[in-house]
Amino acid sequence: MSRFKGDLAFSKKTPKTGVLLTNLGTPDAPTAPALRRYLAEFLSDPRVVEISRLIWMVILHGIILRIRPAKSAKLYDSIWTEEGSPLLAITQKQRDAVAAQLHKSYGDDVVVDIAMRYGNPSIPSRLKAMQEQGINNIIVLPLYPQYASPTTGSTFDAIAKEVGTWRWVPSISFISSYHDNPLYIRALRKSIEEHFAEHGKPEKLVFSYHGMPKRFHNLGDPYFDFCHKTTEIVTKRLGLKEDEYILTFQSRFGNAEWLKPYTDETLESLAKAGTKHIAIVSPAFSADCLETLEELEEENREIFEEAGGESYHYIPCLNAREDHIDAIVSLITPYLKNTQ
Ligand SMILES: C=CC1=C(C)c2cc3[nH]c(cc4nc(cc5[nH]c(cc1n2)c(C)c5CCC(=O)O)C(CCC(=O)O)=C4C)c(C)c3C=C
Ligand SMILES: [Fe+2]
Ligand SMILES: [Fe+2]
Repeated sequence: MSRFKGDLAFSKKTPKTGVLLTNLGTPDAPTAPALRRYLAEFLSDPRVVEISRLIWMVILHGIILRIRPAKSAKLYDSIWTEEGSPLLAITQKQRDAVAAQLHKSYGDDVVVDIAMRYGNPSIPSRLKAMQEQGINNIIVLPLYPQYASPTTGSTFDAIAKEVGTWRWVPSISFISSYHDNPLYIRALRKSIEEHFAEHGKPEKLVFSYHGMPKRFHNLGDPYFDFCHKTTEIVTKRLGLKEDEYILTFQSRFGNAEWLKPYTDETLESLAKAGTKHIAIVSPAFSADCLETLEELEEENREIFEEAGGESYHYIPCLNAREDHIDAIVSLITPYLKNTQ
């Protein structure tokens, strides 16, 4: 028995390229037991929570996993659809649309699949499925436009851990960040312009990015700078003046300081200062999920309206929009040059 797994039939299979689109993950059901499993895996990742392992495991298993699963299950239940978790259902639609475009040029030589960093379909299971199909060239695109160690960095760890057990390690290309990719920026700009055309230009456009502990930024994580870069390019293309938009960070977790300004506090102070009409967009998410459909659409709307705001519009994520699929395909295409 060897620690490295091999496949004697592998070299006889037709060489193929595999595209693996990944996202964060989601529970299998909006129930407390499913949330406990999902959060246990997610919050045990040292890239996500960077404090002493021993202390954190006591807090996680002794307090958080006893309280948070039931609370989070209720929130997930409020956004769950007939197709299941929105994040997974949208990622499946993105996979189908990307596959349809790539199959036009490459036929069956390219296989497009999805995997989640936590929960299902898992990264090891989808990589093994690629190995069984004889895929010898893998392109991994984590669907986070702005690189962050807890998201994209952690995806790389999971890929490396799985292929680290393979005897024949294939060619692997890993796309680290696309915060300034022209087609991603174009899709974002167009989605905002379409929204303005339908609902009018707001007094303030809020760019709300998922938050991260400030300490990660101080230790060299580029996420904060990448969020600012995306906002700078998009607002320039939209022709917005500095007082017409604001960048904020949402989804705080725990008591430590996170990147600022916080979305909820900003919305409250904007409304209290007399801003009546805002639109909010969340460019760090490539698919609508709990953090947008519940936190932005519901919780933050309530905060703004209770503080005196009158018109609150959430601009959906790029999801399976055609221009977003074009952006994803353009990111993958340079790595397909070895596909025969
Ligand atoms: C504990 C720290 C967390 C860090 C750091 C973090 C970073 C981060 N996350 C995303 C994208 C998503 N996060 C989502 C949910 C979510 N995130 C955290 C915590 C951290 N995220 C928790 C505990 C949860 C679970 C929800 C809850 O229980 O409240 C999701 C949504 C998943 C879904 O199923 O809909 C996404 C997507 C990014 C981009 C990011 C970057 C720094
Ligand atoms: Fe998160
Ligand atoms: Fe949240």
